[in-house]
Amino acid sequence: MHESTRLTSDLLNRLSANAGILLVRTLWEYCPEHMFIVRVEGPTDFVIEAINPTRQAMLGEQAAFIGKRIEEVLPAPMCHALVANFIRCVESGMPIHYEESGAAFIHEGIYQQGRWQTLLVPITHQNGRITHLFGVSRDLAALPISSTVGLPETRELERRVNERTAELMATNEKLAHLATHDHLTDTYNRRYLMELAELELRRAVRYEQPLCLMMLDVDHFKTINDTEGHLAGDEALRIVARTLLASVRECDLVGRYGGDEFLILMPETTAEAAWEIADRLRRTLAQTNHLTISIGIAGLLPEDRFVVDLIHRADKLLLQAKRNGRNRVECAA
Ligand SMILES: Nc1nc2c(ncn2[C@@H]2O[C@H](COP(=O)(O)OP(=O)(O)OP(=O)(O)O)[C@@H](O)[C@H]2O)c(=O)[nH]1
Repeated sequence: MHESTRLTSDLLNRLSANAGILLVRTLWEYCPEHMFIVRVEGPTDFVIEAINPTRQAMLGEQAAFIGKRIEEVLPAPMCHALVANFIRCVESGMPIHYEESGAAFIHEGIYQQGRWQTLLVPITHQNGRITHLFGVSRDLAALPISSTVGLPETRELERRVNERTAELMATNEKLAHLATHDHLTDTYNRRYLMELAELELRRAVRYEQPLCLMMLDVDHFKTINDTEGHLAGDEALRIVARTLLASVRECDLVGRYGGDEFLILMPETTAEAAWEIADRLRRTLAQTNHLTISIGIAGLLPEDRFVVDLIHRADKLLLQAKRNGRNRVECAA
């Protein structure tokens, strides 16, 4: 295998579930190519399940396509060619490439001539059955026409389009960051943390791996606000967040749960290991910033179904740490 291909696949293999999901989501949201997912209902039966924003922008109303069979949305000749490719992909069980041309549906019976180059990848369920096909289509009509490529006005237009695209992507990235992060501490916000945590929990249950949830709260934080002011309180929260982010692994999820409370979800971590990490965190903050924290740690139990199950136990243990004098860690496997 080519060295760079091997390195890339190693890197992809090492991605945690949340990093992998983020990567796929980012590609799905921002990739300028057309993407779609088709559900395999039978040997010749295919239903459109999802269309990415680039394709939505071309097709107009997304809702009109989702849940429809291919033959309901495409004119007959194009539909037959497409379904033949879907069948070829399912039968071979391998990614395939194909080119297609024909009328592309615009809206209400209006079609426009189009030409596409598509990569189709089968998605296999754990039981070995191909349940979906994932397609990435390049609109060949949208590629620069070779005879105009060298013209100065074409180059200027291309430069402006690229500049605008880069600006839009940067804005989208900022918006995505704002929607998923806490504005004060730049850790994950509660909603996004819970979303990622549910995925990690399902992964841990499926692969029977340990998982720990740490809930921590700054001791006497109200006094910092009352004696030094709210800005000093804000800065203390930022210090705690920076220390947490610097102390945990890349695959750990750090988020602000609310006020002066933070959560850390630690995949593939036993309660003993989590206790060590928590106690090191506690000592680091106390020594370097004179801030003390109390921590409750809950380990995954076989009966746990949702992240709140772990949160309830970690919260109780945090309360216990406060009652037992603060600046300490309480843990349950
Ligand atoms: N500066 C600042 N304060 C906040 C923020 N969010 C919540 N708080 C304050 O954080 C304090 C939380 O206090 P508690 O955790 O209830 O109590 P505590 O003083 O930390 O006492 P113990 O937790 O029992 O040790 C409250 O006074 C809130 O007003 C914030 O974003 N910035």
